[in-house]
Order: sequence, then C-alpha cells, then structure tokens
Amino acid sequence: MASSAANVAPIESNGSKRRMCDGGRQKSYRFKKQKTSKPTKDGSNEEVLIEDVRVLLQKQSLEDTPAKDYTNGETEGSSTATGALPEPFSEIDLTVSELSSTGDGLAIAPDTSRVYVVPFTAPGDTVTAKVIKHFHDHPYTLTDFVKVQQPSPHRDDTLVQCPYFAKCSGCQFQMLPYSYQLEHKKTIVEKAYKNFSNLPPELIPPVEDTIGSPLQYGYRTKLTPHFDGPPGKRSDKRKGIHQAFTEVPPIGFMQKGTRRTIDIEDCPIGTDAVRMGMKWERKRVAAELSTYKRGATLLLRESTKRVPKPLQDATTNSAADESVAAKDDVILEDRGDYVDEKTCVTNSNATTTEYIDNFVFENPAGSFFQNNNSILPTFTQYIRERILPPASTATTHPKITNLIDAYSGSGLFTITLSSLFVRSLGIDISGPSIASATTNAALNNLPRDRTTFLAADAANLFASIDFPGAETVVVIDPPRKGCDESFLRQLIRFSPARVVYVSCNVHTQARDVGVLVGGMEGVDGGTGPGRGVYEIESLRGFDFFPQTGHVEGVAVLRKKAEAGGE
Ligand SMILES: C[S@@+](CC[C@H](N)C(=O)[O-])C[C@H]1O[C@@H](n2cnc3c(N)ncnc32)[C@H](O)[C@@H]1O
Repeated sequence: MASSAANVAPIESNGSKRRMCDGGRQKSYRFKKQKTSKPTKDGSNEEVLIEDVRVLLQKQSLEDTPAKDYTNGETEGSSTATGALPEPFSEIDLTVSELSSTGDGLAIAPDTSRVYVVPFTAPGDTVTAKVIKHFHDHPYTLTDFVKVQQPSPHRDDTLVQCPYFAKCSGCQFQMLPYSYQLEHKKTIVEKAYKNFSNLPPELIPPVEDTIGSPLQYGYRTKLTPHFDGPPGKRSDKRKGIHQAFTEVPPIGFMQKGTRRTIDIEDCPIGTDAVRMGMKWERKRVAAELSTYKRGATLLLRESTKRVPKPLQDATTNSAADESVAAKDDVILEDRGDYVDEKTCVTNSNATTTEYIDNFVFENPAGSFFQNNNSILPTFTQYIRERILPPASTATTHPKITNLIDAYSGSGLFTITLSSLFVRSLGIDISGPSIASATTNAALNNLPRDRTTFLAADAANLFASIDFPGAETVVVIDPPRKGCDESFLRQLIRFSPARVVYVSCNVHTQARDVGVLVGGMEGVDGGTGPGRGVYEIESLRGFDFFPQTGHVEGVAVLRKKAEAGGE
C-alpha cells in the first residue's frame, strides 16, 4: 500500500555531492555537438527510452499547444539543447510525470521541452536530480537521483528491503507497492505493441493483467556479482602487465549510471541458497586474492536435491528429518512428501537441478535457465492452457499434434508441454543446452521416438521438418534481440496453425509479432495492416523480475480463418 506523503522520510542516494541550482535554468551550458547516432531498431534500452520521450513530449504538446510536433527528433527540445541547459553535475528539481518502459522516471523540466530521466523515482515524486548527460539528437537528459523532496502517493519507502537500493543498478522499484509494479508492467506491454509492432490499434487485443510472481524477494536462482581488476594503466593491462591487488576490491554489482562496481555483501532478491553462496564466495575471493590478477565474475546458481520423506509419521522424530538435517551449506524447504535441499553452485560447468512441479531439469550451471523458479509452475500451466485452440474451435480443424520448440534451451517447453503432443522438436544454438534437453527428456520419461532435439541456428529448423504446418504449433523464446528475418520468413512459409511467442524483451517481441500479423514483403502478399496470415489471440506479461523494470511477454497467435486457420 502506498503511504501518505507525510510518513515517508525523503531518501537520499548515497555518495551524491549536493550542489543546488535553481531548477537548472539559470546557467547556460554549451556542449560539443555529438556524433549523430545510428537509428536503432533493436529494442535496446536506448531505443525504448527515445520512444517514451517522444510520446511524452507529444502528449505535452497536445495539452499545451497542439501545433508543436515532436515526432521527428528535430524538436524544440533539441534547439533548447544548444542553449540554456543546466551544467553537467549541477542539481535540478523536477516533478516526475511517468515511468518509462526502462524503469526510470521521466520529468519535463518546467517551461522546456526536454525530458529528464531520473532513476528510482515514481510518477508524482518531486525530486532533486544531478544532471549527467544531455543528448543532442534526442531531447532528453540522463540524471542521477539525489533526493526525494515531496514523495508521490505511489511511493512507500518502508517497502525498500535493500540498503543499496537507489545506488545499485539491479532494482528500480523497491519503493513501489507490488500491485503498482504489476500495473506498470502491463503498460510496458501495451506501449511496446503500440510503438514497436507497426500494427494499427484494431489488430492489437487488450493486454491482459500481468501475472505476478509468488515470491517478490528471494526469487532469483542465479546471480553474478563481480569485481574489477587492480588499478593500473590501461596500456599496461593491454600488454598483459597487471598489478597485484593490495586490498579486497568491491565485490557486487554496477552502481547505477556508472561503470563502477559497488561492494554488496547481500542481495535480497536472491534465493536463500544464492544469498548463502554470495557470502562464501566473497570470503573465498578475499582469502584467495593473491591468485587473481584481473577482475572476475562470480557465478551463484541454486541447485535442488529432492529427498523423499520416509513413510513413517513425519510428526515423530523421523529419520527423514535426520537424513536432511541442516548442514551449514544447505537450505531445506519442506514440500510435504519430500524435502528440497537447496545448495549454491559456483562452477559454471557443474550440473544444477531444478524442479517445476514434478518435472525435473538438469543444466550446466553456466547455461541459460529461467531464473525465477517460483513463477514457473504458473507460467508453464498458462502456456499449456493456451497453446492449443480453445475447445470450441478445435474440432473443426486439423488436430494439432506437433510441437516445435524454437530456442528451446534445455527443453523447458518441450518437456512441460509434451503430454499434449505426439511429436516434439526442439532446437537451440547451444550444444550444452541441447545435451541437457536430451537428458531432461529422458529424466522426464518422454518417449525417445517422439522427441527430437537439434543443436543448430533456429533458422535451420525448417529444413528438417517433415510434418505439416496446419498440424503444428511453434513456441518461440529467443534472446532479447528477438528473431532474425530469415527465421520469420521461413516460419511464415511453414505456416503453423498457432504460434506462442515468449520473450524477455516485449519490444522485439512486438516488432516480430508485427511482422507475423502485418505480413512480410515477398512472402504472403506484401505488408500492410492485416496482410499477414496471423492474428493475435492474447497478450500478457508475467513478472519474472519483481522490483526491476523487466517483464516477460507471452503473445498467442492463431492463423486467420481466411488463411485456413481456426
Ligand atoms: C531466452 S532463452 C530460452 C530458452 C528456453 N526456451 C527456456 O525457457 O529455458 C533463449 C535461447 O535461445 C538460444 N539461441 C540464441 N540464438 C539462437 C539462434 N540463432 N538459434 C537457436 N537458438 C538460439 C540460446 O542458446 C538460449 O537457450
């Protein structure tokens, strides 16, 4: 629940040197013209931020003077940029008007058309921020958060659980009630489809409410703290000459807005096992410091051993409790009929084990696996419920019996969906992940003759398919950059009955879904609203990353009836 302005103490970001100036408008600062940056169409943070800045200024111009146009980058903000702007490292007071899709507050400085990006703030906050960098090509300025002057009704600083919050770059939202975080993440999905899909609004269905994570802290099964190398000249380091460490360096995560690592002894979004591992690894690095010449990244990955309880009465002094009696390197979780023993693995080649309901997954510790285990039962159940057509349409069309799991990793979808399909084919570019997928298929008793995995680029998938698209559903779960054109082109030609697109970057997901729904030049009659053969059945976010600005998107697409679909 948000607290009232009265009972929230202003918080100040650590280490900021305060130097007030009057709204940043009294000094004129001229800066060198920056190189024109290349147009980016990659769903990067920068691109997403630029889009949010453009839309915010456009909204403001409609409210103020409808004649202004901020859509082409050459804005009043840009011309103002060459005039009176606050000097870098000066401080400026701002009122935040909205949260960007990158998790930062956006504020328009009074009487200007320039947007200030202020991390760790909420809409309605009046804050002091330190100017870091003005951009010339786009009318926005990056700042550091310094202090809350007047808190937003949405802010509740009593919720903050980490002493490094507002300094560490890991979390953005600890001061926001969880329901507010979920609402905001729904708007991220909405804005992504509005601004990145290139589709008209009538082809985008209402985005459903974001599904929350059962654990909002203590959920991350993998963390990778790091430390920098000893000081020394860059030229020496390039020649391989490294000084020895004279003291234990900060071990932790990046300070927001810098390339500096800050010392963090504990991270409350990690699971108990990962937090335990973080303590030991810090001690180990300190003890073995003389063996390090450079900085390093430490791997902390949870692994689970599931131990059945004996059949005897668990309330008596049972042998089960002794068999898993607490050791100082194991976290025990009682799961009714069995106990989960959680340990922290630090060797990237070691095997880790994870359970989702009763499915078991093994993985090399250094390879990809979704790192919020608490939400995976709900998430995989949701995909199971949506992957096939609703019962009312299923009887009138060819039965879907085949699953293609593109970007399969170690087989999360193939394995959790296997009971719905006769044949499944998973493909991933990572050899170790495909080796794990094959092992996992066996561990979960998937019939060998019905499950195939390929270690290859996803775009090579279509050459090896010998079943019809009309009887197939394709799950796509690519990395943040999304799918490449060759993959999408072949997917449209293969023409599966349904596509379920899962992504940790809803902007590249919206871009790719826009191609499947809007059509692709030379494949299905060219582009144009609704020229593609797919339509969006549903869109929804899942909060895999509480306290942060990230959201996982699930888009379900079906082939249009006139293209032979449901
Ligand atoms: C977000 S992960 C998804 C993995 C899996 N679906 C899961 O949920 O565990 C993306 C996967 O794409 C794989 N990948 C990246 N580029 C690829 C490509 N060009 N072709 C096939 N797989 C690729 C990575 O190895 C990684 O396993």
